[in-house]
Amino acid sequence: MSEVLLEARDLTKTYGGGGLLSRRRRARPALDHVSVSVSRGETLGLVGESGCGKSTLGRTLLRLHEPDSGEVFFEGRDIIALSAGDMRRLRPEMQMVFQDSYAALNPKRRIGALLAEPMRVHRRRAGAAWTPAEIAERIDELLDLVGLNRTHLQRYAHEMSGGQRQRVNIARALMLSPKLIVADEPVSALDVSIQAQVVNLLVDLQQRLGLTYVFVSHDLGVVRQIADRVAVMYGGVIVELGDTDTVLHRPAHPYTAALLDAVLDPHLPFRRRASAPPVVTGADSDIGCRYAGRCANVAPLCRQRRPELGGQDGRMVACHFPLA
Ligand SMILES: Nc1ncnc2c1ncn2[C@@H]1O[C@H](COP(=O)(O)OP(=O)(O)OP(=O)(O)O)[C@@H](O)[C@H]1O
Repeated sequence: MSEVLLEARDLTKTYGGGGLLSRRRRARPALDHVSVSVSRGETLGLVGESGCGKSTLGRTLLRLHEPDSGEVFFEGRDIIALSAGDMRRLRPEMQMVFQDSYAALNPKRRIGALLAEPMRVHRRRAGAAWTPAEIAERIDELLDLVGLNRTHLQRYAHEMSGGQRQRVNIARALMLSPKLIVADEPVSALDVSIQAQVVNLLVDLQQRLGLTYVFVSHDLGVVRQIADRVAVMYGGVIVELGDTDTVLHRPAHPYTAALLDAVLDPHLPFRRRASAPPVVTGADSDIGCRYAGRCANVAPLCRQRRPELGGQDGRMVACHFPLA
């Protein structure tokens, strides 16, 4: 049985506050009682159409967003309950890589300075004794690991390609030897040929460094390549969870099946089809299954009672009438 590194329990997040005002206005939570765990060394893919809550979950797992309620255990400690100081000390262990490689890098600083920054900032905060030589050595190591060379250190972000910038972002995220990386659409903004290189790099880094990934993506093709397990999200909840091959070859939730049907051409990025899902028969339900209004298999029970995520052997589905 593999060891759990990260476990989220019953996370709820409503933007604009989960308080009285938003309840009166019936603000829909971006996360609605989400529970999920990630084992050490595995990659969990988070998929679903735009607005389903993938990024919110990814950020809340790192406590970059505060949940309204719920817990996130990292190596057994609930990070939501940590003081700001304890959270800062833990921060190096859990890092994020964003979609927009350019926005994540200060355009006025050279790549060398940007790579040194995480170690310098951490040294200031923690009083750890890293000398400039140690920082330079670590930068050298990271350049080798991500496939960049010394000449890149003198450049600015705008002098690099999107793929090179994303390699810089990955190197920055790795400077302090994290255990967990949440990657939010890390290859979505890149050309398809470069996407494959960066995905291969992430896989290679995972094997060498024993990293654990939460990988957020619209693109089922990319998720198929990298994820051991996949969580399918719809309307702020996980509707299906299981190992990637099983979920993508034998979907149990009608929404997962619809997502897969939408990707008719394996070369077509999923996000271009996600805004036009194949089954749309009504609005999301507030009482029963959220997907009832769009589901081809809807039955009266689906409009009366919300299905819980449940199952066996790690295969979970939130549907009264699963397909598999
Ligand atoms: N900062 C914010 N303020 C208010 N609402 C937000 C904010 N961020 C996200 N939301 C809302 O929360 C819901 C979930 O958004 P989230 O970005 O987590 O979804 P997503 O699946 O990652 O979508 P995308 O792929 O488009 O980023 C959406 O309804 C979105 O409009």
